[in-house]
Amino acid sequence: MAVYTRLGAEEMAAIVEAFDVGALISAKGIAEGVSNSNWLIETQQAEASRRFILTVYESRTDITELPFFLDLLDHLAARGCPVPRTMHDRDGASHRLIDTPEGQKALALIEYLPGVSVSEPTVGQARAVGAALAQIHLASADFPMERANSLDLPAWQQLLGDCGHEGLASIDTGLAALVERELPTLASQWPSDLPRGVIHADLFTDNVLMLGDTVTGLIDFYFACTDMLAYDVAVTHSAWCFSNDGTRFDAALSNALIEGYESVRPLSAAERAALPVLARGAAVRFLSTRAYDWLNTPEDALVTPKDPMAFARRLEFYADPANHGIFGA
Ligand SMILES: Nc1ncnc2c1ncn2[C@@H]1O[C@H](COP(=O)(O)OP(=O)(O)O)[C@@H](O)[C@H]1O
Ligand SMILES: N[C@@H](CCOP(=O)(O)O)C(=O)O
Repeated sequence: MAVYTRLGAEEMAAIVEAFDVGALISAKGIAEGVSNSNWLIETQQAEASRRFILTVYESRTDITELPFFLDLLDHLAARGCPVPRTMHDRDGASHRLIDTPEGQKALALIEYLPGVSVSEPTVGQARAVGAALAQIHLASADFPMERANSLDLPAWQQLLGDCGHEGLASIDTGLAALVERELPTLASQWPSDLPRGVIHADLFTDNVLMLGDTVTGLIDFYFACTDMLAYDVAVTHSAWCFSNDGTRFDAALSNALIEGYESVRPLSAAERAALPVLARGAAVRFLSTRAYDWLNTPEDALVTPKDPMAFARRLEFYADPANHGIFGA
């Protein structure tokens, strides 16, 4: 579940009243998600009923970074990308602060977008997601803010180092050896001269809303940052082109995702050549946070940690030279 902050009816009505979006009709906690607290809000304004997502940011989101994330949504939405707009309050602010028993927290009211997250994507959906990813890469080219990627190669090294040889071995007997082989390879081969821009950096199926083959919403931009655009393609590839547990690669989804991306933004020869190593990096990125959470989440926590081995299997796949041709010549 993901409603960590308790808000009474009066508090909720006062929060909504600070925005010019009509009177509060209902507020329902949203079970999906792990990082922040979310509610589906319904209001009545004149004759119209309206829907929004209220997000209260919990400790994993740094409040000082909210202007980057929220201004980015408005920037992309203004350029026709399928991302939610942020509602600005009566003073024009994109987020507000509230006092809670756990201290001061920030909140934002975001446009509700229709659609559902797919669990078993089709080829048509993979193509559409590739195209939507390229669309945000192009549309953010003139976004004026920058944010460093806080989950870059040094951060993966740190997280996996914190897990320790023993910790990794307790997850799986082969995991420490895999990590000790991959980290130096990535450090020596990680590209530094590819086109950069704003990337989503976490475009998993649960962060894409779809109706049929149409992308109706790209959400959860809270890992967005400035990095190599092709790395975002690799992240999305690792998320969309395998069975959940990482045991089965789907070549048709892979081809469709890359084709969809290139229908909007063709990859350069250098970007294409770098995709195998970028995909290995993407697999290590999710392996590192999952392994860390696996070892450090208390047993009575509200969230169940995600399986690190699902990304260890992807890593083995991407590292195998027999599979480097999946991204084309
Ligand atoms: N703009 C939106 N429109 C519709 N549903 C949304 C929107 N934003 C979030 N949601 C819903 O809330 C859930 C959790 O949001 P998300 O941002 O992924 O949370 P977290 O950062 O905690 O993972 C999503 O799975 C989706 O069901
Ligand atoms: N996509 C990541 C986890 C990040 O969680 P999110 O709910 O904020 O997208 C993973 O699968 O490890």
